[in-house]
Amino acid sequence: MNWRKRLRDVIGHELAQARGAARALDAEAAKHAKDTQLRTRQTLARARKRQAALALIQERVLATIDARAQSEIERTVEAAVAAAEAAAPGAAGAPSWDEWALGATAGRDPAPLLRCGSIADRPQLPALVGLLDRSHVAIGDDAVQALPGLLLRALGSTPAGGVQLHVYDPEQLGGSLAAFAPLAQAALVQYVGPSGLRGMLDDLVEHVRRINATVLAGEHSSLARLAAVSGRRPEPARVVVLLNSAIADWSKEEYAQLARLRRTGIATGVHLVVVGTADAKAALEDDSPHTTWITANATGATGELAIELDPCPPAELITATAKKLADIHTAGREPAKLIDLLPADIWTASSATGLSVPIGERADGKLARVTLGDNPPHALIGGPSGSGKTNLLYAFIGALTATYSPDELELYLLDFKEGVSFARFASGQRDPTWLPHVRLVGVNINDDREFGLALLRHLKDEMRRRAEAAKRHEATKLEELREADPGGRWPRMVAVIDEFQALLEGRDAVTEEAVTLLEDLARRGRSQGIHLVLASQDVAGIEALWGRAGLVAQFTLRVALPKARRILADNNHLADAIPRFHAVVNAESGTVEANELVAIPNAGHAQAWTPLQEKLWKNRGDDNEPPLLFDGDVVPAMPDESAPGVARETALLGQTIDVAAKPALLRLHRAPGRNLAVLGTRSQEACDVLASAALSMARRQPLSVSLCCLDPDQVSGAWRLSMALEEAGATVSWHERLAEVTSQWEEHATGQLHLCVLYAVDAGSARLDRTQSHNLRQMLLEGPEHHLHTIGWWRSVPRLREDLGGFQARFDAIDAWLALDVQGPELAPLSPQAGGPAWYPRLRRGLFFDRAHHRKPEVLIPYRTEESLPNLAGVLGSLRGGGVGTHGSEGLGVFNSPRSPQGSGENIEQRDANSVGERSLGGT
Ligand SMILES: Nc1ncnc2c1ncn2[C@@H]1O[C@H](COP(=O)(O)OP(=O)(O)OP(=O)(O)O)[C@@H](O)[C@H]1O
Repeated sequence: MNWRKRLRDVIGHELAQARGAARALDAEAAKHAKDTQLRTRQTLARARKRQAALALIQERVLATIDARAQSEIERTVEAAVAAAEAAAPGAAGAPSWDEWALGATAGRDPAPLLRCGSIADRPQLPALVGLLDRSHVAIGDDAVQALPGLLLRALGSTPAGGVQLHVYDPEQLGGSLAAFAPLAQAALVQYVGPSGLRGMLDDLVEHVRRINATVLAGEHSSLARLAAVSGRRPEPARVVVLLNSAIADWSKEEYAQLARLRRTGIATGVHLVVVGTADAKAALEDDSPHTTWITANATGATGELAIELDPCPPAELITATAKKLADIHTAGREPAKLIDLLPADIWTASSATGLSVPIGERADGKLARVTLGDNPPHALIGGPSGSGKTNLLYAFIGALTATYSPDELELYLLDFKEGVSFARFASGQRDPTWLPHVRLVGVNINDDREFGLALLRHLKDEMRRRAEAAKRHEATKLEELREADPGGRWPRMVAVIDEFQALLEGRDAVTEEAVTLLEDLARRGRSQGIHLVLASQDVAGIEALWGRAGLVAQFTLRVALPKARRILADNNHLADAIPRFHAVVNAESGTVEANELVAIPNAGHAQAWTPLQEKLWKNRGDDNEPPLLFDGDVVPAMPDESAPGVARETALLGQTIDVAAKPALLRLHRAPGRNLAVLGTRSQEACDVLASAALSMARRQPLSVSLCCLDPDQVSGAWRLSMALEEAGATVSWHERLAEVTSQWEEHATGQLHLCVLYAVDAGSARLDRTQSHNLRQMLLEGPEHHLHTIGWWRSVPRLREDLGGFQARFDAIDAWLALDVQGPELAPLSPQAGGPAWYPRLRRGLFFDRAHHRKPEVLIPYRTEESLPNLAGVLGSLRGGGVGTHGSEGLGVFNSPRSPQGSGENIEQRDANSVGERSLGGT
C-alpha cells in the first residue's frame, strides 16, 4: 500500500475514533447537563418550600412577639393607671369633672400628683404633674386651659385651708380666675394687681424665711418631711399664680425676689405657677428638676409625650368648691387627733429619767409636750365642769401608755366624781380588755374618801420600799437605782386623782392624813419616780391645799383649761381667754412667761380610744394582770373561800376600803372580850355582817352555833344562814327565845369553838328577868375565855349598854364593834377617841373597831351574802318535805307569823318555846 493511502486510512481511522469520542463526550455532557438541571430544579423547589415554611414561622413568631408586646403594653398601662391612681387619688386624679368631689389625703402621706389631661394615644393613662411639695409649674401658651383644673385639684386634695392662692393678674385683675373668688371669705385667695407685685413677692420671701427659722427650725429639711414625720401640716401651701406677667419687664429687685422663691419655695411650701411660654421661660429654669412644663404636646412629668388636656372644670363647680372650702376653713381647722400624740412604734421609750409625751397641738402646729420627772415632778390640772379635764386625762394617759411599756410605767387612777370615766381602763363585761399599765382603778368613789387615803398609803409604802432599795444600792434617785439594779423592775408610778378636792373636803382625820401623805409624796416622790396628777374643778376652794404652800409648790406642772381658777399664777389670766378644748400648759408653776397654749385632741370618744386600748392590750405580757377595780356603787359579794393567809378562828366581816380589797378580819380566839357587837338599825347590812362572820368561821373549822333571831323580818334570813352553816359542816341549834341561849351558855362553853349568833338582841333582852339578864352579861363576859363568842346585833348603843349593866356598864365584854347607822358621838363609850370617832353613817358602809388590833376604827363594806345562802324556796321545800324533822310545819309558822302590834321581837318571845324549840335544822 502506498503510504498515502495508508496515511489516509490511518487519519480516517483516527478521525473516526475522534468523532466517536466526541460523540460520546457530547452525549455524556448532555446527560450531565440534564442531571444538573434536574438537581437544580429540585434544589430550587426545596428552597422555595423552606422559604415558605420560614415565612410561616416568621409570621407566627412576629405574631407572638406582637401579642406579647401588646399584653406587656397593656400590663404596663394597667400598672401605670394603678400607679397614677395611687399617686393622684380622689380629687387629685378623678378623670371626669362630673364625678369630681373634695377628698383630702391623710396628713402623713406625700402630696398627690395632679391630673391635667391624658396621654394622647393612651387616653386611659392620665397625664400627671407634681405641684405641691414637688415643683413649680410652667404652663405654655397652648395649655392655658389646664390652669383652673390644676388649681381646683390642688385645693380639693388637701384639707380646707391647706392651700392658699396668690394670683398676680395685672391684665384682668383677678378676672381670669374669678370663679375662685369665694375663697377670699376665708383669706384663701389673694388677687394682686400691678401695684401689689412687689409687696406680694416681699411677703412671700419673708414667709419662706419665717418657715425656715421657726417651723422647720433646722429639724426638718422641708414641710413635706415634717408632715411625713409628725403627720401634721402646720402651714398651708402657697400657690403663686403669675398670669400675663411680662416678667421680662420686671425690675431687678422683683426678679431677684422671684428667683429666691424659685430656689427656696418648694421646701417651705411656696409654689410658682407661671402661665405663658415667654413668662415661664423668663421665670423658671427650663431644665430644672423643680420645674414641670405643661404644654399641649408634652409635660415634664411624663416626658415628651403628646397629651390631651382635660377640659376646664365648669365655673359652677369651681365656685361651689371654693365656697365649701371657705366655709369649712372658717368653721375652724381640724384639731389634732389622739393618734397624732402616739409614737409610730409603741413602748420603745425608757422612763429612767422621766416621762415626756405630747398632750396636744400648739398654734404653730408643733406638738406640745408635758414632762413628769425630776422637774416638774407633779401636775395640777384645773377647769370648771365640762371644760375637758377628763378628756385631757384620756389624751395624757393615751400618750403615756403608748409611749412607755408597762415595765416602765404603772398607773393608779381614781375618780371621785359620780360616773365611771376611768372604768374603761379596767376589764368589763362589755369590753374585756384593759390598759396593761393600770394597776388600780377607782370609780364612783364619791363618799369613800378612805379609798383615796388607801391609795396614798399604798404609794407611800412603795416610796419607802424604793427608798430602802436606793439606800442599799447607794442611789439617790430612780435613775441611779435603775442603773445600779438593772434586773429590778422600777417603773415610774403615776397616780391620777380626778376631782381630788373631794378627798380634802372635810375637816376631819381623813383630810388631815390625806394632806400629810400628799405632802410627803409630793416632796419625796420625785426622786423615787412617783408622780401625782391631781385634777379638780375648783382648786380655789380647797382650803386644805392652799393652806400648805409647800405642798402646792411641788406641783410645778400646771394645766389650766378654759376659765380655770387659781391653777396659774395670780397675775396669769390666760386661761380666761382661751377657746374651748384648749389648755394652758405651764411647766413653771403658772408663771406668765411659761404659758403654752395647746389644742387638746378629742381623746375620749370610743373611735379614738378603743383601737388604742385594744392594741396595747394585745401587746401585754403573759404575766400582766388586769387592774383592780374599786367601784363605790358595787357591793362586794362574800368571797367563796376565805382569803388566803387568813388565820383560823377568824371571821370575815366585809371588805376594807383598801387598794388590795382585803377582808376586814376579826379573830375569835380564847380571850376575854372576843365578841362582836353589830350596832344600828340597817337590818339587811347587820344580817349580812352576822352571816359573813358566822359562815366564814364555819367554812374554816369545826364549829357549833347557837342561833336566835328576834326580828321576825329577818327570820327567813336567819334560817337560810342556819342551813348554810350546816352545809358548811357546823352544828346549829336554833332558839326561839334569847333566854334559852343565855341559860344554856355554860353547856356550850366547853373549850370547843362555839358561836352565839344573835339577831336583834335588844328585842329579846328587854323581856329577860334579872337572872336571865345576868346570864346574858356573864355569857358576854366569860364566854370568850371558854371559846364561846357572841356575834350579836343590837339596834342602838344604849340598848347594848343596857344589856351590859346600864349606865355604869363597862364595855370590857365587847372588844369589837361594827357601827352602821350610828352617829360618831354615840360611839364615844366604845371608842378610844374622846367624844367618839368622826363617823357620818352612810349606806352600805360600816365603821369597824377591834380594840385588840386597831388604833382607830376603819371603814368597811359589809359583804353581800345573798348568794352564799340557800334560797328561801329551797329552804321551804326542804321544810315541807320534812327536812326539819317533826317540827317542819311549825317551823313554817315562824315565817308566816303575824306581826304583833307591840313589836315583832316580842311576838316571837311570847311564842311557846315548843313551837319550834331548840333543834338541829336540816341535817338529814
Ligand atoms: N378636746 C376636745 N375635743 C372635743 N371634745 C371635747 C374635748 N374635750 C372635751 N370634750 C367634750 O366635752 C365634754 C366635757 O368634757 P369632759 O368630760 O372631759 O369635761 P370635764 O371637765 O371632765 O367635765 P366634768 O368635770 O363635768 O366631768 C365631753 O363631751 C367631751 O367629749
